[in-house]
Amino acid sequence: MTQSRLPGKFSEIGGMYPAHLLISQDELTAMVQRLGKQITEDYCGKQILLVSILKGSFIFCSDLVRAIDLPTTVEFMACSSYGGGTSSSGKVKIIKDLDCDIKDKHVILVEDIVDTGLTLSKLKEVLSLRHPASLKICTAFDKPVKRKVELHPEYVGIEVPDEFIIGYGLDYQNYYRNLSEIYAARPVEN
Ligand SMILES: O=P(O)(O)OC[C@H]1O[C@H](OP(=O)(O)OP(=O)(O)O)[C@H](O)[C@@H]1O
Ligand SMILES: Nc1nc2[nH]cnc2c(=O)[nH]1
Repeated sequence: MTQSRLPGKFSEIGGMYPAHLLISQDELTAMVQRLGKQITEDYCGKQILLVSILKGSFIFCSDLVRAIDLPTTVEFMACSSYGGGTSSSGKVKIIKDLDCDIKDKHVILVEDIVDTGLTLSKLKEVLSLRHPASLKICTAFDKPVKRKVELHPEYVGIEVPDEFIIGYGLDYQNYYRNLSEIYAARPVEN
């Protein structure tokens, strides 16, 4: 089988394909359980609001919320800065804002990945003006080598190398979100 004829959800898209397994399903499960336990301990006795940043975090957030043993609500926001490619445009746009008031709430922003940090630093700035009781960040993956702004998420699942990763909600051109593990996306060699 050549690289360009991979079957089903592993098929080549736009000259890229899931070339190299980086993080297995078992590692993802362990990561989610660890973060859920930590959040449950840190917010003991409180109610929390998870804000899932679409689209990438929808799978992570759906696993994380079930690993948290606290009264928890979930809301959604959508941002865009990548425009379908593998590098940030640097321009963060809020495409969908929250439908609820976050004043006096304990808010945790749930992301799939922090890369340059531009998306989350913009979101933190916007949401802090709404006076939440607290505002923290929980990210499944962190790529600190690509950081362009100072940003230190309070909860980090797994640190990843300088690779464009796909799977478990993360896309290339909106595909590959349905891969159950994390892969490094690489160009197909002819
Ligand atoms: O730290 P940064 O360099 O800002 O990158 C992180 C952002 O990039 C991805 O979103 P993307 O714009 O690809 O949208 P998506 O979640 O809809 O795929 C990811 O979900 C983060 O929101
Ligand atoms: N799919 C995907 N989206 C990103 N957004 C910022 N970094 C990445 C990455 O490595 N993979």
